[in-house]
Amino acid sequence: KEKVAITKEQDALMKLIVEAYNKHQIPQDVTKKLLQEQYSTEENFLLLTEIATSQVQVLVEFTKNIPGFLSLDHEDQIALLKGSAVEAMFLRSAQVFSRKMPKGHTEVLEERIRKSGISEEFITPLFNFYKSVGELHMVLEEQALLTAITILTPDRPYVRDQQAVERLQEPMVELLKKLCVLQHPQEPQYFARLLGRLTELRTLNHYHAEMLTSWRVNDHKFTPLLCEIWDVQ
Ligand SMILES: Cc1cccc(C)c1Nc1c(-c2c(F)cccc2F)nc2cccc(C)n12
Repeated sequence: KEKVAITKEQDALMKLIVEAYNKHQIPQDVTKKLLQEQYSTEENFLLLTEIATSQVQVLVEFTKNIPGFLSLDHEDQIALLKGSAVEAMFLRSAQVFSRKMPKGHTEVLEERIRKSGISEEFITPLFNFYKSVGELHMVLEEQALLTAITILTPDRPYVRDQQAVERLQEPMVELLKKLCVLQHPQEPQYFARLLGRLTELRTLNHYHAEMLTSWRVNDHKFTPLLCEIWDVQ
């Protein structure tokens, strides 16, 4: 059985990714509002819009700190961000939801999401995904790497130099594979389960697009950043 060991370069890469992932969190004042404001559907939607907007800001900052990302073709940088925003935000909100939140906040956030005018057909897959991510009990390194791998998906629409993206993603997949073996020695299929989450994530893009359209139809307002990242309005 070959000994699995993280090389010095891989350790350096992992530290950069985790540092970037930790550096950018949703500001406290936004999450604090979760508990204060009252529960009207409009209030809930406004709060979720604020959280979504700050999640996009966090995503952009994290992405800029992924080693090599800023040396990609600029058009491709935009294509990767727009193509992965929904998946990266589902991943991060799933982790915040199932991990970081103090007890009781999770229930409050769940309640607000359920009462924010989102159709049931989206709520079910959303919470199923949150649950399936929660059950993995990912460590921070795995969360950060999985998010970086999602962002560096070469076959997003309009990406021109896919090989350049593959060259960045490849070492991260290798590193995540080693990490999984080291962190979950008793679960050889753990790495495969993590990648399975990425497949489930792709299906959520569809639901999210539907949700955006239905919100627009009901004349919900978005922030300029949300309009820009998802080409709405
Ligand atoms: C912050 C949040 C948390 C859980 C569920 C939802 C619906 C939200 N909010 C939104 C999301 C979104 C996200 F931010 C993370 C995960 C999945 C998402 F649907 N996307 C958008 C796009 C326009 C407006 C909002 C309010 N919105």
